[in-house]
Amino acid sequence: MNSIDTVNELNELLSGENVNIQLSVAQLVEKATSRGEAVLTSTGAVKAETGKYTGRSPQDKYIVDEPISRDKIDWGSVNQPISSEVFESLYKKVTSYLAEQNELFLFKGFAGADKTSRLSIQVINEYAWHNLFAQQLFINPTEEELANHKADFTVVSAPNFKANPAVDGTKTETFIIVSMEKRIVLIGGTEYAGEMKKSIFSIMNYLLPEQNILPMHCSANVGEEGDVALFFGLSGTGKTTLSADAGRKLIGDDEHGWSDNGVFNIEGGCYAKCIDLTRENEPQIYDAITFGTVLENVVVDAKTRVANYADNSLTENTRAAYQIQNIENIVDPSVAGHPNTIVFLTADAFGVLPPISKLTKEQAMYHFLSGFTSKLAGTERGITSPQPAFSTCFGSPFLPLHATVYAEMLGKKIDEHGAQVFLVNTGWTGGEYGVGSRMKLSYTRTMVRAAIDGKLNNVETETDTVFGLAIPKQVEGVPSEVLIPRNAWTDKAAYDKKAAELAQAFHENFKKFGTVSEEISQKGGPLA
Ligand SMILES: Nc1ncnc2c1ncn2[C@@H]1O[C@H](COP(=O)(O)OP(=O)(O)O)[C@@H](O)[C@H]1O
Ligand SMILES: C=C(OP(=O)(O)O)C(=O)O
Ligand SMILES: [Mn+2]
Repeated sequence: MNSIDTVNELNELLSGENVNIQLSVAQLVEKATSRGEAVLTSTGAVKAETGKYTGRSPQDKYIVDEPISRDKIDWGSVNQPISSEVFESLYKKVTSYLAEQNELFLFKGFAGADKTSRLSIQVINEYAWHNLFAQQLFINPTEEELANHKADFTVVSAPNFKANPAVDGTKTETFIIVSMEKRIVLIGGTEYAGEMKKSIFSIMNYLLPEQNILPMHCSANVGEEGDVALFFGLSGTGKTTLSADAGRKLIGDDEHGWSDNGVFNIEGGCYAKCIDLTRENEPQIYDAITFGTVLENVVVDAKTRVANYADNSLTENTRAAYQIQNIENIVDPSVAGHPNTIVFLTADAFGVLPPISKLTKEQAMYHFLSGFTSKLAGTERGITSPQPAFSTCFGSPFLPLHATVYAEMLGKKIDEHGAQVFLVNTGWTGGEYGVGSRMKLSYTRTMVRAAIDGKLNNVETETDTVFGLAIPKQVEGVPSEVLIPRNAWTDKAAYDKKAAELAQAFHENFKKFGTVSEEISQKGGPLA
C-alpha cells in the first residue's frame, strides 16, 4: 500500500466548510444542546452521556510502530504496536467519515503552561460537547496566539465511527492510536472524553523527557510561602480532590511537568470526579461547576435539571470538566517553583498500608517504580470494584518510555531540591475492601496538611514491621488508632495475613526491575 499524505488529508478536512473553528463556550453550549448531544442543567453546566464506555479503554490504545519512535517505546501491554498500514487505512476511513458530517468542531490551543516547552495542539471533533471539553481542559490561546497558531499535534476524534476488527486490524470497535511520526491521535468507537486529554498526556510523556523535563501524573498546589506540593496517584486516588484546598493555590489537578525552572501544569482545566460530590466535602470543586462546565454521565433531574451526584446508575466515574479559572484560588499561569513536598497517593484495597508514612530516598524510588494502588470502579472498562494493581510511576497507562527513565529523573530532582516524600493511603482501613471502610477524607486532608506544613518533619515515628515505613505516632486531629493500620483492624491475624500477602506481591512485582540498583530494591521495599 502506498503511504498516504496525512498532512494533506488533514488540511483538506480542516478547511472544509462544515468546520466550526474556535467557537466560544456559549456557542458550543448552544451547539451541544441544540444538536441533542447534551442538556442544559440548573447551574448552566451541560450534561452529556457517553453510552457504552464510561471510562478509558486501555486495551484499545496503540502506538504506531514507526522508525522515528520504535527504539524508544517500552512496547508491551500498555504500549501496543500497530502497523502504519493499519493506521493509515483507518485514518483515511475516519477522515472520510468526518468530512461527510454536517458540522465539525475545531479547537486550537496548547498543552504545557511553560511557554518554552509547550506543545501547540488542535482537536477536531464530531461532537460539539467534546470540543467544549477540549476547550475546558486544554490551554486556550490569546487572540494573538490564535492568529499565529500552528498545531504540532492533532487529535482526530470520531466517536461514532466504529472499527470493524475483522478488516481494520484493531481488537475491538474502539481505538485510540498515536502516531508520533504523523503527530496525530486517532480516536474512534468511544465517547469517553477523558481519552482526549490522556492521549495528549501520553504524548507529553514521550516528548518532555527529550527536553530534560519530567512529565508527572500528579496534581500540584502552592502555599503562601511559595512552597509547592505534588500529589501523584492513579485515577481515583485523590489528586483532584486533595489539590483543591482553600488554603493553597491550585497549579493543576492531573498532569504536570518538572523542569529546571520548577513545575508547570500541562493542562488548562480540571476533570473532577463527581460521585457523591457535596459542597461540604469538596467546596472548591462543587462551586467550580458553573456555566459551560461539562458534566459527563452525571444523572440530572428531567425537569429541574438539578444534578444528583449520588446517582451512580450510569457509572461510578461521573465527571465534571471545567477550566482551572473556575477554581477560586489558583496560580495563573499555572507555573511555580520546585516542590518541597511530594505525596504518593495509593488507594490500598487490602487496607494494610498506613494512612501516612515518611519515605526515605530508597523507599521513595521503590514506591514510585512499584506504583502500588488499586484501579477504582469505573475508571477503566471492566473495573467494577477496587482491583489491586502495580502501576509504575502511578501512571503506567500513560508512559510510552521505560519507567526507569522517569524514575531516574525524579530521583535526581528529589536529591537536588531536597523534597520530602510521603506515602498516603486514601484507600481502605480497618479491613480490606468489603470489610473495612474508605479512609475518611477529612483525616486524609488533615494528614496531608500536616505533612505539607512541615509538622511531620520531627515527630516521633513507629516503623511498620512489614513494610518498613516510618509512621508518625501522632497527627493532630487524627485518632491515633487510625494511624497504625494493624490497630484499626479488629482481627489482627487477618491483618497479618493480608499484610504478608501484599509484601509478597511487592516483591514479585519488583522482580521486573532487575536492572535497578540494589540500594533501591534492598532498602526501599517491604522488610521481609
Ligand atoms: N480519603 C480520601 N482521600 C481522597 N479522596 C477520597 C477519600 N475518600 C473518598 N474519596 C473520594 O475519592 C475520589 C477521589 O477522586 P479524584 O480526586 O478525582 O482522584 P484522581 O484525581 O486521583 O483521579 C473523590 O470522589 C473523593 O471524594
Ligand atoms: C481522566 C482520567 O484521569 P484521573 O482519573 O486521574 O483524573 C482517567 O483516568 O480517565
Ligand atoms: Mn483527577
